[in-house]
Amino acid sequence: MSFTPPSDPRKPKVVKVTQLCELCHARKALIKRPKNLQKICKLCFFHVFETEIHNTIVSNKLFERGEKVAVGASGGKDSTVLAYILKLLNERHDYGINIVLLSIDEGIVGYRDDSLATVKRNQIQYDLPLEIVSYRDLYNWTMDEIVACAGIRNSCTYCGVFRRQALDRGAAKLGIKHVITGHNADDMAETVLMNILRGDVARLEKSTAIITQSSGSPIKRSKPFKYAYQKEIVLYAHYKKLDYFSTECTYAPEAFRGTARELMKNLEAVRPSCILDIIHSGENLRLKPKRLKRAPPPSHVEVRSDGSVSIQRLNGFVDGNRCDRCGYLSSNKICKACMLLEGLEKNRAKVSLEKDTSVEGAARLTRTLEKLAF
Ligand SMILES: Nc1ncnc2c1ncn2[C@@H]1O[C@H](COP(=O)(O)OP(=O)(O)OP(=O)(O)O)[C@@H](O)[C@H]1O
Repeated sequence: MSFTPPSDPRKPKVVKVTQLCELCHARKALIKRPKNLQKICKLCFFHVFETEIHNTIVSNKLFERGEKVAVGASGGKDSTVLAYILKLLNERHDYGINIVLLSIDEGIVGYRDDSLATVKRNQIQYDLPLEIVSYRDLYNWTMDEIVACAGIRNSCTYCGVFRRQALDRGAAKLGIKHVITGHNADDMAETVLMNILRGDVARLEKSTAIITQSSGSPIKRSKPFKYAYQKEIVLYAHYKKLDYFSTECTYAPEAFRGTARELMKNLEAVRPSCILDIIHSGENLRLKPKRLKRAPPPSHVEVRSDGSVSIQRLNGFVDGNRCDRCGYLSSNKICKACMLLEGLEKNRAKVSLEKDTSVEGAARLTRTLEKLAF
């Protein structure tokens, strides 16, 4: 079978169609919907796209009246359209939610600083409050420093772990218990494919959930764009003339995700519905029930003021517990972010040691060794 190379999703394809819109039969069709190849006019496209997002929100009961919701705002196409559309639907359908933009500054010069400038403009355009939390403040490292120290190969691992925690911490700071992100149908189908190809059954089970929440965590996450095609999000942003940042991250995307993405794009070119089909397959997979390990009786249960629970067992830690070092929720004694930070600190010490040795010789090396505490 020969595959057609994928087109660049960031460049919306405007199809010249000379017939009338298949929905209103009144205006000229301007767009061929990537999702179902329907030829429709601009206004009908806005209407169907917004209605589908509204239906996803309502049928999954994503929001409660009076709820404060943080939109993870990166300045990219997905989260910009998400912030715009959520504000619009909140007003149109009276969800009664309070929307805040929450941005994480990972410290990537020439990428995140520019995209944050976009978020700051969006804040004014959409008249929404904005909170920015930085890796520098939380971890005393920027992604640029991490890559300089640990190399580019695992940059997505560091960034993913730190960003997840940073979004939670930012939300907690604002008293918000619901973070929504712009993950779209393409992202979700890619994740399902990746987990199948890696045989990662534990992740496969969770990969199609629209709402996720770690046990014990007061903060839930949801993905209102779960069924929205990336190409349609780009078309929407294009025709609505939204102000978004379209440069890819300076650091290479996770290698295997890149391969899954390429595979998805090739499949989509042959069969556009395959993105939704993969998500539906993931949703309907019935996995063999896990054999539960019998846990020892809890030795101490503490319910905190934020509603989370700490269960300390005699022989270890479980979900709902807190990291011994930073106090963040963790199912291990030390959370993933602190483990990564420990590795980085050791590496930083090694790097500075190597630099010092070559520059100033043995006396400096002895002094540095005395200061090191591994
Ligand atoms: N620095 C950040 N600050 C806040 N939220 C973020 C940040 N990076 C990513 N997110 C959230 O996670 C979602 C998925 O992020 P991902 O890195 O996959 O980017 P993306 O698919 O290019 O999305 P976008 O177009 O919104 O940048 C984003 O839509 C956004 O909601």
